[in-house]
Amino acid sequence: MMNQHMCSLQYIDQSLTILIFGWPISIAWSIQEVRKGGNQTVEGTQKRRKMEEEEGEVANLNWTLPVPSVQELVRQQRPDAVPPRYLRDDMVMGDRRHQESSLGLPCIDLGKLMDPPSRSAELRNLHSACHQWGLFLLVNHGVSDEGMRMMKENVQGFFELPYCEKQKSAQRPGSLEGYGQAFVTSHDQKLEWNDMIFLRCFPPDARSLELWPQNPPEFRMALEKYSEYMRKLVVAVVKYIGMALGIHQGELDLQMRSFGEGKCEVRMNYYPACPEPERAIGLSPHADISGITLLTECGNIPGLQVLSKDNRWVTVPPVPGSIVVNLGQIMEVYSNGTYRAPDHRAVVNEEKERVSIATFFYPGSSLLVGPSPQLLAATGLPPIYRTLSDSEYMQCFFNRKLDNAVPFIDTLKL
Ligand SMILES: O=C(O)CCC(=O)C(=O)O
Ligand SMILES: [Fe+2]
Repeated sequence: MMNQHMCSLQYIDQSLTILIFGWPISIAWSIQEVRKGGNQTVEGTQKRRKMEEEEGEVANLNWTLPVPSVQELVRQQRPDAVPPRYLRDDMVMGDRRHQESSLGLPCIDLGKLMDPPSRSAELRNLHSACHQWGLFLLVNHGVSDEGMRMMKENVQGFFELPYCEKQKSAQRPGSLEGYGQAFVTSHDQKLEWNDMIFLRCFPPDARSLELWPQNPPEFRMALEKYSEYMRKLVVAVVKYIGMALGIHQGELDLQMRSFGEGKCEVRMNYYPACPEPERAIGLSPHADISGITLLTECGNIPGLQVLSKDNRWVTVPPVPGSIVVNLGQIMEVYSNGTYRAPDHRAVVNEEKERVSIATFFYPGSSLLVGPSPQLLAATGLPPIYRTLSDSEYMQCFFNRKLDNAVPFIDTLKL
């Protein structure tokens, strides 16, 4: 089913702007998804994993080569130049000249969306944000300050732990879940200036609790609460994005319910300070294959950049109290191309490490991945994209041809 060659090609071809991280995870996920009887206890997940190993499925996905932690590299060696394996002069230098300030990036107020007198004006802003950028800052989102603070502190606290402690949550062979780096499939592959811990949160039986850190002691509780807050928030975000698109009643309810029941995966990123930030990349350009991604900055260090419609890299400023909403490709398909799943990337800096939390949401299997029927009926426009089940969507993602630079979403076009 899996093909190593395919993975490495996909990864090293920087001209492809796809979700570098999310797709193999989703493959691993789809295998987990068909497992019956998994439960969320440590024993349950271990048993499930053993079953997978016995059936040989994990071996097929065993394409992640362990690589050194960038944080440890910086901590121990204090390099004054970027080591060759991280040098990305090919992609960074040219692009950096086109970086722009954040002027013009949309900011949406959830409070205004919820309040009938201000709703229609804010829905117009939301429509324009999704159409022009596919990314916006969300303020007044209603997530408790305490929940946000706890999560940020615990994520930062986790990365500050000694390496051997973090290794207790290390990725296991055949899976990207856990502490490590984005997948690496060849020894000469260029690496990103990033360490991460990736954990599945919903549905609850998808959790690999043995990988959930027990240190800091409140980490698990913080993640559990945070993912629950984010899940509630994404349902509201989906509702208003649907309304901005002109969706109503039955289909809107279905869309909201589907996101409420769907997959939620959290990737916590650590980007150490870099001696030559112009020559390395924190996270390569990609568009998320999720439905919606909610991104939280743990400090006020900028690093996220989004590609504008006219191909400029624009820095997304860390605004205290805000959450970045980033549309994934499922939403671009759903909107029949009206809304964008923008390419984005993370750059690094010389002064200070940066920590971010990306939470990916996928609609549940009750909803097909395809253009909205209501939208098609209302506009009278033909569908641009095919309609697929969620598992077919993922199959298309990893089965697509990699011998040309066609973006993944274009392979779904009719
Ligand atoms: O760190 C960031 O700001 C970007 C994270 C991201 O795009 C991802 O994890 O998919
Ligand atoms: Fe992303």
